[in-house]
Amino acid sequence: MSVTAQSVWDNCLSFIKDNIQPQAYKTWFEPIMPVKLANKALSIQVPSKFFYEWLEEHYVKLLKVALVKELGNTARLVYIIKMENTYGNKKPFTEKIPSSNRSGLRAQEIDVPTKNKSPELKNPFIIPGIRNVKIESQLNPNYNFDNFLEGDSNRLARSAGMAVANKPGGTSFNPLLIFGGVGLGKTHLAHAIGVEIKDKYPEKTVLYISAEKFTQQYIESVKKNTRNDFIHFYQLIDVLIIDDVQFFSGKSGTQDVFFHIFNHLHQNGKQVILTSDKAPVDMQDIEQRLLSRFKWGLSAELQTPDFETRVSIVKNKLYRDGVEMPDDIIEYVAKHIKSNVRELEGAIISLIAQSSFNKKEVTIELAKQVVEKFVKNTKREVSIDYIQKVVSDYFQMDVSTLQSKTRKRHIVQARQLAMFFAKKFTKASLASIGSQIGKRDHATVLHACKTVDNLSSTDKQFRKYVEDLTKKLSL
Ligand SMILES: Nc1ncnc2c1ncn2[C@@H]1O[C@H](COP(=O)(O)OP(=O)(O)OP(=O)(O)O)[C@@H](O)[C@H]1O
Repeated sequence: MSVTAQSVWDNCLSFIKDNIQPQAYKTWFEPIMPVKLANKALSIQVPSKFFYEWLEEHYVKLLKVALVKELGNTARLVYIIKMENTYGNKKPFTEKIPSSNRSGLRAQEIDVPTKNKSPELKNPFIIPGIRNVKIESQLNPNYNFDNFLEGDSNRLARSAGMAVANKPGGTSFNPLLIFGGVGLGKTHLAHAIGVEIKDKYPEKTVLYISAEKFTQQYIESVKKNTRNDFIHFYQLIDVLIIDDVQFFSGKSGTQDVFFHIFNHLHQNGKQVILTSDKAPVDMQDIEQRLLSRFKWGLSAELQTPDFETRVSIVKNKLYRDGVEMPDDIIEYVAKHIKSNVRELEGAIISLIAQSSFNKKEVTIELAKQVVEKFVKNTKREVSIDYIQKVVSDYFQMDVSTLQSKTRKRHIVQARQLAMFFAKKFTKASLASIGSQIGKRDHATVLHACKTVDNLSSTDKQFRKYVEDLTKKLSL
């Protein structure tokens, strides 16, 4: 029997089918058509660029295994994208893209717009004294200034970022602290600054790292007795970008080591860029000396984008994905999803996905369904401050009373409820919850959570408190 694109693909499909969920198979693999087989290169047609990116992001390993099984180690995969979501008079058109090299399914050396995941930081510690070490910047080139759209909500932060990128360490924005709510582009902007610096000054050592990873590395270095190497490594960097510094809250060892690194970099004219989900004045459990340094440069806020900016963000995303969509639909989505750009993008992706798979045209009806589901499924992120406020209001007391040391029963209960909900609705550690709610330790929080659990099953009135507060906090 001769080997054809169809026969190779059919065999791949039966292997893939056995290895993923039926729904995922239906959604992502049934719509694919094998088109051509030439020199161990299988061309498959996918319905949109988004579809291709999704396959590359989530299924490329599986595709590789399946294809290598069929065609051997030199197997290659080429995507042919058939743009079906075109509107107006435009005819559908196709575009050929080879699978990324990431998969090992090598095709021609063409620049493929793959979503680069930062590779793991390889052995971050080096021996002090050896300077010409190559440090992987961990930057994501997909987050750049070109696709970080400007609006009133981000003008200050974006311009300051540009200024820093033009002259790292040479402006008064040092450190540059970018702060703002969830999903408003802090990480994107921080990467964009780093990417721009790397473009302009390739010889500069730039490092992007999340505060969480920095903390893990630090803990590891203490365990391995390599704290000095850790410090030396960070002192070699020209542009240090630390994402989500609020994570340092309550971690005095990490704060201390960061303080020393910061001072060294700052004194030597190196640039520090930080992001945080809150302004320095609202940061809890960060040492005063560090907070005061955060304020040395510029703290620039990212606010929620206005309607026009949301529309531009969506249009830009669609343009980059090679998808067209009528303006009224874009405006509908931008009007209803306001507070978080990630959610806005999520809704658009979901809309493109729905229309690709079900071969449906994107209509207002479909947009309504997606937005509705999306908004419903998105749990509002609540902060510990907000929980304390809601609980205090409910029991008609001040937050300071709730946090006080008093042992009066109704105040203790309110405090325990606040701790219980902080555990339930936030990702904060027990220690961090304790320190934010009346400076207690983690054991007190654990005890509070157990007490609330016990009382809810034995005390009817108490159960009512829990139910009422759950409703209020889930609204
Ligand atoms: N002005 C903008 N232009 C284009 N895309 C944006 C803009 N702002 C945010 N985004 C996009 O929104 C998504 C969320 O942004 P990002 O991850 O940077 O937010 P964040 O503030 O770091 O969120 P978190 O608080 O969860 O860490 C990203 O895909 C980003 O590209």
